[in-house]
Amino acid sequence: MGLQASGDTGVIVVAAGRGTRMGTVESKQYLMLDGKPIFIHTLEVFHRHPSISQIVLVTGEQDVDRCRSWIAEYGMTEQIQVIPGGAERQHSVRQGLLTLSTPWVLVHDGVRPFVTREQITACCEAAKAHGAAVLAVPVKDTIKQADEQSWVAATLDRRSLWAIQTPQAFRRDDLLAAHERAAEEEFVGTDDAMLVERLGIPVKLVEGTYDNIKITTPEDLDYAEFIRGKRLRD
Ligand SMILES: Nc1ccn([C@@H]2O[C@H](COP(=O)(O)OP(=O)(O)OP(=O)(O)O)[C@@H](O)[C@H]2O)c(=O)n1
Ligand SMILES: C[C@](O)(CO)[C@H](O)COP(=O)(O)O
Repeated sequence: MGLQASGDTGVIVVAAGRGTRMGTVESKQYLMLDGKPIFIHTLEVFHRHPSISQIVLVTGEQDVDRCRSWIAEYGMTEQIQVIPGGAERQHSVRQGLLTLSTPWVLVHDGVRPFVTREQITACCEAAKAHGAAVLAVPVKDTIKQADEQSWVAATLDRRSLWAIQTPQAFRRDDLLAAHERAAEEEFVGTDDAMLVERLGIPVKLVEGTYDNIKITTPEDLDYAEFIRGKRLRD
């Protein structure tokens, strides 16, 4: 793959967060997993994918240079654009969107390194068939809604509940319109599908796997090492 490669799908890998919930001095996307920064593991999956023709890594302004150096160290220099992000994940995605030029766009968290080639393919195919698609897994726990005093207000029917992951795939024009609408209305969502849903565009769920974790809190690091080890053994 490369910037010049033909292909209609690009990916925005967002990695401009501070990792507050992880609580480490170094932002979590730069922590080492099996000797390699987490975000490099993530980039490598997309870099190897035959359908991905453009990759934009969105990172903190202060981290652009060192990300470029890491990318060079892992042999991906010519293929990946690195740009600064914004204050919220949504703002970082928007910056990525303004840089990507492909008609189909995937958005993926830099801290979800275990996404597979097959999952990326399934998400792209579902988006092209249905207009928009997100990877997700059925919720395994019983989920209750609570009031502000921590009393149970309702027990939700988990047969209709899915935990949403990335990648999420859209027509670039739809996602851009969704971000513009959200900015006008000062709406901030926790994923991109939410913004597209607000335009009335249906979003298809693509069943993924529970190990496509987002590394968020310290215990996720141990689980990530376990998943990595298992992948290497299998
Ligand atoms: N302004 C932001 C905030 C988040 N992200 C990215 O969005 C992904 C998912 O976000 P999350 O796990 O919430 O990361 P952080 O914002 O870094 O974590 P926290 O909320 O704990 O601070 C991460 O890859 C993160 O780097 C981003 O690009 N720009
Ligand atoms: C996009 C996402 O990863 C889907 O699970 C998630 O919503 C990001 O949310 P966070 O609040 O940044 O963890």
